[in-house]
Amino acid sequence: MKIGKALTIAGSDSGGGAGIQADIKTFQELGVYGMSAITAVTAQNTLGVQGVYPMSVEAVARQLDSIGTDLRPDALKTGMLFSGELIKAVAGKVKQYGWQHLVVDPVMVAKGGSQLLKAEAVDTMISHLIPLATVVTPNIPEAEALTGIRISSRLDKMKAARAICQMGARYAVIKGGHEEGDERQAVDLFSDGEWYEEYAGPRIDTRHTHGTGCTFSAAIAAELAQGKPIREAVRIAKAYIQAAISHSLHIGGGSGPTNHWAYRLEEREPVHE
Ligand SMILES: Nc1ncnc2c1ncn2[C@@H]1O[C@H](COP(=O)(O)OP(=O)(O)O)[C@@H](O)[C@H]1O
Ligand SMILES: Cc1ncc(COP(=O)(O)O)c(N)n1
Repeated sequence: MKIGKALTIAGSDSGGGAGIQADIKTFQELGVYGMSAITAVTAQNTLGVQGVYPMSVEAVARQLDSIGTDLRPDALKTGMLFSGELIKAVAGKVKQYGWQHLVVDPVMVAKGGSQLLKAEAVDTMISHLIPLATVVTPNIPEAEALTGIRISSRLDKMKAARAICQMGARYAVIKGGHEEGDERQAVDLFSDGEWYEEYAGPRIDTRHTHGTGCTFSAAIAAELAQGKPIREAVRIAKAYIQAAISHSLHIGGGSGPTNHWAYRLEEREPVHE
């Protein structure tokens, strides 16, 4: 049997709920071999981000060379990239090694408000990375920052998705976790820029959502690494994050992490709420 291999290029979360740690856990749970290139180390827990320590361009490039000259990922995702110079380095390596099936999670701000991408780096993300993406997965504030479109309706989400596809991405998913006004459902809008499809699930009333976006994009990458078509990958990722939030972990004093092994438990024996 072919072994699917997935790579995450992202920041480390010492608290284990987001970033590289969330991605590797997700890869493992979904049955692919996980690899990582660390762009920044964060001192972080459920209460917030206490420190951000970016890696040098050289350190990131060398990690990607080590992977590119030996292991060959079947799919990859990016998360926290911190600066324009790191975005350019990552985009250059993706092109150099011809890596396909790139999921770009345009991480900008942590849920507690800490900046994980310099504001001036947004333009570099648009010009250098998004054109290489199979799919871009912004939350609503990130979609607004990328497109300049203020999102307060389904139509606005459609416009933002189209704008991201016009930047050169094959597909966009505008995630609905931050959407105001729908207390019953969390609805993600998927598009290729021309047609649209919604992936909806019951909205769970919890503050323990640390790492939801990282986990969702990692799950898409894991499924792409196993050769799934994009819509199937997004459908599975939505089910995976739904389970992970339904059984999120009440650990630490703040916003707790999602439960990366919940999907596996639900598959074995349905958990009744
Ligand atoms: N309270 C919630 N209940 C159910 N699903 C949620 C909830 N919050 C977020 N999600 C889902 O989690 C995924 C990540 O969304 P979101 O929280 O918007 O991203 P981010 O972590 O990047 O801010 C999406 O699939 C979204 O629909
Ligand atoms: C290192 C790192 N990367 C990303 C996030 C975003 O987390 P979320 O998935 O909750 O938006 C984070 N808090 N820390």
